[in-house]
Amino acid sequence: MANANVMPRHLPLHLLEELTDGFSQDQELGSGAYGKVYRGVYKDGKMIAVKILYDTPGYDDEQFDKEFHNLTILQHENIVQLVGYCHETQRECVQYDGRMVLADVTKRALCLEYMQNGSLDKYLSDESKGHGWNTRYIIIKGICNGLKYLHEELKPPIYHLGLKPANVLLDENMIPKIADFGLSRLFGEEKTQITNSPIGTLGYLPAEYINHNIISNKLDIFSLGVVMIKIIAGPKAYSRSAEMSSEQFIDIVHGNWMNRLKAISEESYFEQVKRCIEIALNCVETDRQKRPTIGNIVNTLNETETLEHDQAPTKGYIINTC
Ligand SMILES: Nc1ncnc2c1ncn2[C@@H]1O[C@H](COP(=O)(O)OP(=O)(O)OP(=O)(O)O)[C@@H](O)[C@H]1O
Repeated sequence: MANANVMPRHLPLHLLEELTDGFSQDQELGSGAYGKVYRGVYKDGKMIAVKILYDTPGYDDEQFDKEFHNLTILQHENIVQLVGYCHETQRECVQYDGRMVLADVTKRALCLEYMQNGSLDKYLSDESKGHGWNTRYIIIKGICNGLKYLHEELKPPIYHLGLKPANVLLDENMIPKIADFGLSRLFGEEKTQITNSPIGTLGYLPAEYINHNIISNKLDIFSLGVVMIKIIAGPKAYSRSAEMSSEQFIDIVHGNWMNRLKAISEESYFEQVKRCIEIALNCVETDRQKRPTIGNIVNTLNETETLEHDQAPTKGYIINTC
């Protein structure tokens, strides 16, 4: 369910310290380029994720404000929700040039809804093992719906620019939410831009960015394609796909899924699997004009759901988590 207009609250540092047991190692959930993430637990058992941003030169207040602002306007069931923030400056005794001095230290934190199952990168596996097709499809569809909201439902749109499995979080029902908007940008009229500031993670970035620093909505679509390929066929699948023709890749991956689905009498998903592999490969086309828009992708996915119902009307659409 979408979190309708939840305004993030200011949470004082002393409260965040209390919730995270003094930012203890036991409560650490992970760390990224911009900060460390801790589990915060309220007395009633309710949990939040507290991302303490590093005090990095260059990560100034303007950037904090931008990320904060971008996060506050986002309200969608497939986008991680900002529930609170902290921005406090205090005098602390720090070492400087071999001496102890008093300095102003600013603590900045973004507090997010807690995502029980952590990030998607932990769950990637090839066709033969791990989560079944239904769960993988639910994850793909959720990411696509989240991206459609960012690109086509927001005015002006937001481009994420850092989409990868580590930035997709999963709730207790494996529903995905896109996270980490530190690199994201609001795009006005000019929807394609040349940038000088580095973005993204190699392996998820298209050639037009690597060679010419071009950013557009099609950068996110490329990253989405890589993420989809990895969801469907495992963490090494994108490099596998680059070593063969699209037809060969589709044949192999689809063939493996058909074997797995046949064994559990779920032949009705054959076509949906094939269409998802095709979409993913379209997204990673070198020529960005050939990549679909997120609106096209969601429409195609919706069609595959009708297909599946037509083929197996009595089966329904069951979400399993195996
Ligand atoms: N809301 C959340 N709920 C639960 N776990 C979270 C949440 N946010 C982040 N995490 C955990 O903390 C880890 C670090 O997150 P973070 O967003 O700081 O970095 P990243 O996305 O892994 O890397 P980078 O910022 O460099 O792209 C995640 O991989 C995830 O395991």
